[in-house]
Amino acid sequence: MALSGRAGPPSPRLTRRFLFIFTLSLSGTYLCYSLLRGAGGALPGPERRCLPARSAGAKKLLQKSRSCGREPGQPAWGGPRGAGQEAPLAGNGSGPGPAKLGSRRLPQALIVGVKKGGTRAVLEFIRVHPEVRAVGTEPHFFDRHYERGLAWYRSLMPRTLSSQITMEKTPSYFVTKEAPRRIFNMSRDTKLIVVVRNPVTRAISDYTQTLSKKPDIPTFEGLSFQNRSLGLVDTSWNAIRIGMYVVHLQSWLQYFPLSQIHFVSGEKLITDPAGEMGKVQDFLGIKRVITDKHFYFNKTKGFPCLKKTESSTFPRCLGKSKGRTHVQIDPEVIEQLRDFYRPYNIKFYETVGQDFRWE
Ligand SMILES: Nc1ncnc2c1ncn2[C@@H]1O[C@H](COP(=O)(O)OS(=O)(=O)O)[C@@H](OP(=O)(O)O)[C@H]1O
Repeated sequence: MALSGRAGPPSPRLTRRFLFIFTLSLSGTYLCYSLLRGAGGALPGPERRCLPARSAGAKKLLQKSRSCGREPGQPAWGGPRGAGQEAPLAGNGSGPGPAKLGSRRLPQALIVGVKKGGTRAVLEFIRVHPEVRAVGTEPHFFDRHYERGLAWYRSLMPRTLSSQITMEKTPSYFVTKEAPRRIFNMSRDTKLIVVVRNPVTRAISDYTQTLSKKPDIPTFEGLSFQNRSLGLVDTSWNAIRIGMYVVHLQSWLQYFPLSQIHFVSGEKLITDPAGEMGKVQDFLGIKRVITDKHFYFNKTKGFPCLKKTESSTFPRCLGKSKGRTHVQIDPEVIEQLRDFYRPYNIKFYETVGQDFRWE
């Protein structure tokens, strides 16, 4: 009878099928749970806290993640960096301190140049000062991202108390025609810092950096001259053009008085970091807190390093891309470039009232 068959106990075949489906769905649920847990996705609690940045990608993610307590543009220290990314020593504002105190303000002081002059060193040294807070990465607002507006720019800044100075550094500003006017329009009181270095060494440093990213570029000699036997230097090549400091300075002097621009010697920054940083602090109108006691000479690196940073009590040197071994250049080419830069250098010394002794 069909009816009695339905009401009776399930057949062993039906039981096996039920057990099979049940086990399958249980495994599926467990698999989903494990995946979510591994990705740190849906789980509340400690699994979602910040992981150390192990790659450039991870670092970018950390920068964006507000839940990690980092300010925008304040990457964590450590881990390899991708091409073009800089190596801030300390995530100023990223430490366990009162990250939510103060407000984001437009910078009152900028390190505007020059590329390969020692700008990273100045920024990392000055941000040790308790009255200074700085953006770790280069915002490139006044050259590349100006159309994004001041509100966007301000959102990149760390929170500061009213007694603190907000700073950023973007070395390409110095050679950007529109930068002086744009910065003046933001605030005519902006203090400007320019780290300058022997233009020939600077050009070689610049070329060494480019070569490390693009090994197929022509030789330094080939790029430097339009006609080498005639001693005709190619001023359209950026690595050469940037070093004509006095030319670029003219655009800045149309908007800012010389008293509002401070020049740091890139050479002295290496031989006497405390001395150069003392002058920077005076220029910014803050107490000389950063002194000899903050530096030690690291023999392996061959450069002065910080005994401790703003967010760490451990000694820190700048990253591998700072203080590279330069490409060997024919001494005759160096001599030709020295001759080329001499009149520009002399005019520059006269204009700023400082002799940088690049002979
Ligand atoms: N303390 C310390 N440690 C390491 N490096 C130091 C330091 N002080 C100054 N320098 C010099 O800084 C040069 C790099 O300059 P920048 O930071 O301006 O480069 S960049 O434009 O931001 O790429 C870098 O240039 P290279 O030596 O050619 O690599 C250094 O000479």
